Amino acid sequence: MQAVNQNNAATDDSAELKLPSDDQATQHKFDGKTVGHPLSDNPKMSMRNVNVFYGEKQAIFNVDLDIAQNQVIAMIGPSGCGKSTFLRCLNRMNDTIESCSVTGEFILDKQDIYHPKQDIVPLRARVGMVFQKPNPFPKSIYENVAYGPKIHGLASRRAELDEIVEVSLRKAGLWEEVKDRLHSPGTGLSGGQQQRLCIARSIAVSPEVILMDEPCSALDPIATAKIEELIAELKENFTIAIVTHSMQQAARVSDRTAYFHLGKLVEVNDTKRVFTNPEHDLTEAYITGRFG
Ligand SMILES: Nc1ncnc2c1ncn2[C@@H]1O[C@H](COP(=O)(O)OP(=O)(O)OP(=O)(O)O)[C@@H](O)[C@H]1O
Repeated sequence: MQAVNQNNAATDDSAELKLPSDDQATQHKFDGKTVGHPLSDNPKMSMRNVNVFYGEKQAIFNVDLDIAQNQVIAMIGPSGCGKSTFLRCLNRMNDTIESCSVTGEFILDKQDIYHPKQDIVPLRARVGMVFQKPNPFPKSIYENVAYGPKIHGLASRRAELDEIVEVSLRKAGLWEEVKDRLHSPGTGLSGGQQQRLCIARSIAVSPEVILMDEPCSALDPIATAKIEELIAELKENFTIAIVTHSMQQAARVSDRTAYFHLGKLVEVNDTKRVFTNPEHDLTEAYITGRFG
C-alpha cells in the first residue's frame, strides 16, 4: 500500500519516508552477543563485562574484548557509538571526567589496571595515548621527547637521554627531518610532523600499548600516509589500538577490527574478514555505507 502525502497525492517518495531506516530495521536483530572473535589466544589486554556511564547515560554496554599482543586493532562505528569512550578506559583517561563511571575488568598482562592501588602515572607510561589533534608541549622538539623519560627517571646521564630522544624520533620516522633543529619549538613543525613528534613522545617512555584516537583526522593525505606506514612499523614493538572514522584506514593498518554500534560491540574479526565478509548485518550496513 502506498502512503499518502499531505495533499492526498500518493507518491513513491512518501512511501519510502514511512519505512524504518536500515539502521532501525537492523538494530532489532542485535541480541547483545558480539559475533566473530572478540577474544584472543595471545592477549596483551583483556576487558570483560565493561559498562561505562556518563551520569545516568550509559555509553558502553557489557563489552568483552581482548587486544592481542603486537597487533593493531581498529575500533570503528558510527559517530557516538562509544569507540573513544572505550579507548579512553584502556589507560584510565576517563578518570578525568567527573561524571564518568566505569565498571568491569581491565587486565594488562594479568594486572588489574583499575585496582585501587594502581598508580595512574606508570599506567599511562605503559599505555600511551596519541590524540586526534597533535598536542606538542610548548617546548623544543628535544624537550618534548625528553620530558617523559626525565620524569620517569629513565635516564641518569645526558648521553642516555640524548639516545632515547634520537631512538624515539627515529622510530617515529621524524629524526631525519628534525635532527638539525632539535632545539626549535615543537609547535613550529607541520601538523603531520607534530603528530609524529607526539608519537615519539609516547614511544620515549617505552610503552607496551599505544592508543590512538583518530590520529590522522587533522592531517592531509601525505601526512596520513606517513602515520599509517609508521603504525605498521610500530606494531613490531608495541600493541596498538586505533579509533578511526576511516574504514579505508582501518582496512589498511589493522589486523583486527571491532565494530561498535550504540555502545555495544557488535562484531570483532580479522580486518579482512570484516571488510569482505562481515558476519553481522549491522556491520555490513555500516561498511557498505548504509548508515553512519
Ligand atoms: N564527557 C562526556 N560527557 C557526557 N557524555 C559523553 C561524554 N563523552 C562522550 N559522551 C557520550 O557518550 C557516547 C559515546 O561517545 P564517544 O565520544 O565515545 O563516541 P565515538 O564513537 O567515539 O564518537 P565520535 O566518532 O563522534 O567521536 C555519546 O552519546 C556521547 O555523547
